[in-house]
Amino acid sequence: MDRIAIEGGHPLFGDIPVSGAKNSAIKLMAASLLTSEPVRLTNMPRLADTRLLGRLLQRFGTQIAESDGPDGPQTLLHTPEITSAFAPYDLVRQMRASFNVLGPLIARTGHAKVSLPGGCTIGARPVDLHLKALEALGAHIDMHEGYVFAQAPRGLKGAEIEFPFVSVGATEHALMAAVLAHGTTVMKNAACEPEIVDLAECLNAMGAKVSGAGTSTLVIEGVTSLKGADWSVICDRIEAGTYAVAGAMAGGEVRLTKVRPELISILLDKLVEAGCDVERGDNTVTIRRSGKIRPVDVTTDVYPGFATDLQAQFMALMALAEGESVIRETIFENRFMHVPELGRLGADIRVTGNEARVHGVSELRGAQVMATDLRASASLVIAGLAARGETIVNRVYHLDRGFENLEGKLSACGAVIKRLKGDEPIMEDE
Ligand SMILES: CC(=O)N[C@H]1[C@@H](OP(=O)(O)OP(=O)(O)OC[C@H]2O[C@@H](n3ccc(=O)[nH]c3=O)[C@H](O)[C@@H]2O)O[C@H](CO)[C@@H](O)[C@@H]1O
Ligand SMILES: C=C(OP(=O)(O)O)C(=O)O
Repeated sequence: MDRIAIEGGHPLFGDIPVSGAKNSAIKLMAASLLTSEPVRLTNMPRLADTRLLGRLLQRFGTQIAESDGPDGPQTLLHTPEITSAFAPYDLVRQMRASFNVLGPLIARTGHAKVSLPGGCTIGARPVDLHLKALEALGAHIDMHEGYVFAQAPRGLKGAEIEFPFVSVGATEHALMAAVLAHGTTVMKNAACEPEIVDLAECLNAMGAKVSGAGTSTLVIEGVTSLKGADWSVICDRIEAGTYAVAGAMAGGEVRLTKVRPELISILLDKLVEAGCDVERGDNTVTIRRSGKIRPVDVTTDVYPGFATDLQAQFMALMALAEGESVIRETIFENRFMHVPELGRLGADIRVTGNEARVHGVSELRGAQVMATDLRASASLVIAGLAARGETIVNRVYHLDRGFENLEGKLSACGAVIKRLKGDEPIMEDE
């Protein structure tokens, strides 16, 4: 299993180009199942998750061609016919969003058998809202032996769906199913994340009739078929935010390019409170820090609140603040797994329920740590950049799910970071 070695203490100076968003790309790939025509996705991130979803789509009959286009990496997805509507456990367990193929498969073929999903173990993460929404749209759902069996032989029909609380995945899932339903669907208490707007706009480019994306009420007028489209994946606000925090933590001056600053506005405000200079351009953000880090409290929330996917990274920064900060996690019930690992680097963090009290320390010291999930892994890399000595992050396959060329992007800014392949031994002094 690969590891990442970081020699801390080098400030970052340079540009970091932000890739297309993992959390949008994988939903857009699933949406390509809704048409028999080709869908070309540009600004595609090349990640373990997009590769894995590609393998799953190939099982359904999707032809996939990756290439480098004028705007960078692109993927052409073409499913002339769904040859199988079966998503096996072995593929779906590795990534939660792969469950979102269920809706498009039923919408296109009237039936599907999809394994219950896996993904980052940051909470129980049931799929009850997904299934209730699909049932409201007329799908008949049965579950046995870890599989969801769905049937809608006469097609899905528009419905009113009111979510009891906000779910990104369930909103996207119901949206993908409703675009080909007979009649109108109104979705209330829908998620407003930018990735949902990206999905809705791509579906509209394919001929769907979706309005209200980016607000809590979505209205979808079903159409009988969708066509192909060219779509550029929205920038990855979580990757952007992660490098913004890395710049703040390591010090120096980092300029993010190919980014939409308004998508990480709350994070940038928090970085200013923490003592950074932040300059927002049209498609760039520059983060500078030379002084002390000030403690800042953060509570995660649905968009446009502070993203749960940036909580671990921000906590790493607060570990070096001058004073105490309180970080509350309100979206997932088990998203503090980075705390003991940050502790190995010398961080002083106490967790009670969904609240972490971070007592800033004057320095972190390099150590071996274990990546436990995707964003937790990023927090350990960020902490390693500022720690004295060498930090080794084990189990980096988590990072590879969501960060394209992480070592390359950070090295280009002066970080001393490298990947240790497989079981390459680490020479430890006694
Ligand atoms: C691939 C992807 O886009 N992942 C993102 C997506 O995950 P995901 O779509 O899984 O997150 P949700 O918004 O659905 O989850 C929010 C909360 O609702 C709960 N829940 C969700 C669905 C359901 O049927 N029942 C239920 O109880 C979850 O356990 C969680 O506590 O949004 C999260 C919240 O912004 C992000 O952290 C993830 O990075
Ligand atoms: C939690 C995440 O991913 P997933 O929903 O795929 O587990 C994430 O992107 O931070």
